Amino acid sequence: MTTTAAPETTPFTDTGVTVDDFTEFDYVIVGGGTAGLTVAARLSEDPSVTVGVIEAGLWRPEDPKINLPIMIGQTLMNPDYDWCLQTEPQEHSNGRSYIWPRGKVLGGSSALNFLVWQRGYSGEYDDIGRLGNPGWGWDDFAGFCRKSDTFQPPSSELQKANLATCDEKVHGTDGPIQTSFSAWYTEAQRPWFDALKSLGLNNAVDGLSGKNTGLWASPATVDAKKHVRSYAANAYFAPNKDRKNLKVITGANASRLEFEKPKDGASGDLVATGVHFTVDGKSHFVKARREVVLSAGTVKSPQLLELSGVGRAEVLKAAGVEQLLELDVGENVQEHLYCTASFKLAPGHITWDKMRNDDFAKAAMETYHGDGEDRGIIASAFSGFAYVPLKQFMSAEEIQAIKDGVNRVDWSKYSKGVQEGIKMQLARLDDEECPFMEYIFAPGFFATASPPQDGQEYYSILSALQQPFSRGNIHITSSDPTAAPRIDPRYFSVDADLEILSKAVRYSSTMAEAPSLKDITVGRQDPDPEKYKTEDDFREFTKDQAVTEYHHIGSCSMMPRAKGGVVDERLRVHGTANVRVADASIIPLHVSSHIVSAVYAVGEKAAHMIKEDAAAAAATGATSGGLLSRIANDIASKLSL
Ligand SMILES: Cc1cc2nc3c(=O)[nH]c(=O)nc-3n(C[C@H](O)[C@H](O)[C@H](O)COP(=O)(O)OP(=O)(O)OC[C@H]3O[C@@H](n4cnc5c(N)ncnc54)[C@H](O)[C@@H]3O)c2cc1C
Repeated sequence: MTTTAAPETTPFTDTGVTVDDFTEFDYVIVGGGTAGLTVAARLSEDPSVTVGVIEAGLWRPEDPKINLPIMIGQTLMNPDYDWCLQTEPQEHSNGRSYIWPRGKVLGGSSALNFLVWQRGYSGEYDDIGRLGNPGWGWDDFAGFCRKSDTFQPPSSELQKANLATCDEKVHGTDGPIQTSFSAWYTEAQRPWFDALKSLGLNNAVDGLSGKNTGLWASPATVDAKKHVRSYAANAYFAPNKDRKNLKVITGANASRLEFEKPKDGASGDLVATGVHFTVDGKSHFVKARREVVLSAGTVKSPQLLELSGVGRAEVLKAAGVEQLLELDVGENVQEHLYCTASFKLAPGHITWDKMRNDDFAKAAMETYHGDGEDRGIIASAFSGFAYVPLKQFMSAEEIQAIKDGVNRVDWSKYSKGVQEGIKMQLARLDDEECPFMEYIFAPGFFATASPPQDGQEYYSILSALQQPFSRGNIHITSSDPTAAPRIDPRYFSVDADLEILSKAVRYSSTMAEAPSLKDITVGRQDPDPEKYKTEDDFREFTKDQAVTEYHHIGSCSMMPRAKGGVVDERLRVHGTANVRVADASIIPLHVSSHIVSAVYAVGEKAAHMIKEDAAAAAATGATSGGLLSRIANDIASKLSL
């Protein structure tokens, strides 16, 4: 019986695993995405343990929409690849419902993402540690991040011409994910960098060093030798697919965890015995001898916990699910939002817009598939970035008004962890090394407000809010696992977020008017200069045009239970003996970065801790309760002790 009977419109490959082979493992991982495949690959390095992964999507190793760098964005809102989620209408964003793409394919969102490879500011990770998570400061994080990648350094000519500078020792040398600098640059990007320099920004030598303020060219998750996307499925899964102790079942939907219910009146941690899942509408159960690891992402990991009876009483009651454990599941959701200004370029520049021309696109494809070393525009990725503190585009009085506004919010309604996080964010306003805003230089038209004009080349400047104060939530509304949860990020519910983002968008025009960039800019298309002039106009534009940067975090926050945390610093769900969460949902406070590197690091660290705990359990024997004794017994039985 195969597991991949879903209607297919794009190529996929069967992993060869059937429900009959998928009955019992030491570790059951829910979600074969970014973190899930990382955990699976690392745990299955030990041939004495067995690992089973449940993935709802299919494996698409030969799919150009995933593999070709230029194809970013082509898979979004296509159900062959994407869960196609949407938020509730957002009260503070003119009632708009935002799309929330999330990967539904082997490799998860790493198969859909825009390839940007960054890390953020060191102080942000130290704050995550200070929230009550020892072992999660910058030094720990950077170590696990290096473990996940192999950096392919750029040539010196490329570095010189495009400011693609780097400090090689910051990067990994033998991790599965391949990272490199873009293979192609528009000539319009260097003038943008020059404009930023004229506005007082410095060139950061390596934005991945933990100091990311300034302008810099960013690496991407592109394998410079094969010229394709490097992501969880081809880096962590494909090389290990023949391991006898690793089985990945695709086209399989996990519906809930099964817990041994505590005996009447007894206290103690809940023990998960396995996971219920469906394939082609039929129900199955897989037993977990040691642990269940939830890696279903920021939307689906909290959904699965709630469907299993772990969450807030009022949420579970309303959804008709019996509560087993009270936890702040689905709260503290944070997200980067971005908003785009587009500018018409003077004739003579080549950008991604040229790909709309059939002849150009055909020739570009021939270059990509040809024998030459240069793969051209098809192998290119976003590369121009700037991270700036608020003072770059706001006065001291305006920054004080932001602080006052945030302090006026009644934070007492939120958990202690959220309150602490907000204080940390406010302190960051006085840290000149901590960026609040990201600017991305897109080599082409990237706006949402109006369509591009035929034959016109553009550049776009994306302003992305990096330290959002608004907190949202994700909760089930029904006990049906096929029903999407209710996603309410509560965008701009703290007005400071709107104030900051709208002022940042306005500042894009200051960049376009600065030396060098001015010489090649014909004019702004969006926001329409005739319509959007005042600060209030820009606030309206931002409410109407902001979109997700796809960096949702926080719904299973890693913090002590008393602070509203869902998992502890070893990623164990509070109150359970053998359930961990390892994915973007555990990140409790946002970082100024694209976050896939952080998620791989979460996966790497999770696997490391699981191995450590198993070894400790084996060493202490079967005397301790819960998880430790289960693991020790299991190891002992394998060794025939
Ligand atoms: C469109 C897009 C662009 C992005 N661009 C960038 C970028 O350029 N750079 C960057 O750093 N970050 C980017 N990100 C963010 C980054 O890719 C994600 O944060 C990260 O990949 C999330 O990893 P994860 O392990 O938490 O979840 P995912 O990688 O999404 O994995 C979750 C997996 O669980 C599976 N799953 C969920 N529920 C079930 C279930 N019930 N049963 C079975 N399987 C299930 C899913 O199908 C999926 O494969 C982007 C994200 C998106 C969506």
